[in-house]
Amino acid sequence: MSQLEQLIENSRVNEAIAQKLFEIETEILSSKSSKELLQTLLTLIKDKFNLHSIHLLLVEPTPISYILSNVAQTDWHKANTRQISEQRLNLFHPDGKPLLTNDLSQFDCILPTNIFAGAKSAAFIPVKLEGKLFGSLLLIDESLDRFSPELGTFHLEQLAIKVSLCLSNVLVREQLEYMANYDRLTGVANRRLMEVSITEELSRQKRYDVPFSLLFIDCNKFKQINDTYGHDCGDKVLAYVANQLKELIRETDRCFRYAGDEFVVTLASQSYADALRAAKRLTEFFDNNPMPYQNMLLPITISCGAAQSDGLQSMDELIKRADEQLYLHKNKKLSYDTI
Ligand SMILES: Nc1nc2c(ncn2[C@@H]2O[C@H](COP(=O)(O)OP(=O)(O)OP(=O)(O)O)[C@@H](O)[C@H]2O)c(=O)[nH]1
Repeated sequence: MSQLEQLIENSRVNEAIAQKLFEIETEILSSKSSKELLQTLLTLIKDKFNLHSIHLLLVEPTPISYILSNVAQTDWHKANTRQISEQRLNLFHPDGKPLLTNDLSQFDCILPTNIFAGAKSAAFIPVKLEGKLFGSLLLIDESLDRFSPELGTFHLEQLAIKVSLCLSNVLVREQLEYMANYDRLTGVANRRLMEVSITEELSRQKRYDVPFSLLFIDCNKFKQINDTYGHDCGDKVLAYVANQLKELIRETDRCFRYAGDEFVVTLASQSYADALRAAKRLTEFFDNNPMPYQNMLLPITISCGAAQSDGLQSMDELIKRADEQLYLHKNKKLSYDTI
């Protein structure tokens, strides 16, 4: 091949790569979450460039640490993401640039060896957020030449920049969405999300003729806790109550912070009798489990009111009924068996 022919061939190859990267970028731009973005990105890169395998190495903690937590992990994320220390990640990208290698044995002590099973070369592409390295996209191939260290990394650098930018955008959107729907102090959903959720439950009830109930919950003598132990302690109590409530309810139930020391728990497909049983279980839990605080065990008690929707009342009426029952319970000390 003449020099000119070689140049034309190189430019053709480069154009084909650029076209594929453009297609990937266009696809990931429409991702609605960071989870979806990463899954789309890795699947597209692997398929379009016909790679042996692809992984995402992430340092802990990162703004997308939840991807590594068991709760949020889908099977796909379990198979394709790996946790790595910041120190080790920096070994791959000391200058913040992609790393190409066909000497995979050097990573035996750093990465799980099965990651490279059947592979001969690999490319590590740095992924940054607000300029800080937090992960590496690991592209793996069966051919020794595919990611040979002598090759240029222009396209991979472009990819790294675009992935970092797209991820930053989607994370900002996710954070705003989180702030609009979740309570910062307790981590449970806020009143705004509660209204959306109850509206959905009420229309589900109408459509499928299933029961729907809710609990209105208030911490007893909470002002006294603030006054005696301080506001910080009060904040801890609210977080404790919210976390315990979340743990104690069923998977299909949801807990919301309504206001101050008040919470609402929605009980999907549950009758009034079920709601009373839940109220009893929740109050008894707090009666029997004081909150560890400094060197003490702080007694925390709650009161609950229950209401079942009759399919006609509005959300506000339903909450009001549960709130009225709560005060009945709180003031007259009625047990849930006698209401
Ligand atoms: N620490 C803390 N206190 C809060 C927060 N939001 C509201 N509060 C306080 O919660 C207290 C609620 O007081 P009350 O409504 O009188 O409730 P209570 O003392 O539990 O009284 P009973 O319900 O009758 O037992 C008020 O003093 C609020 O200032 C918060 O985010 N953190």
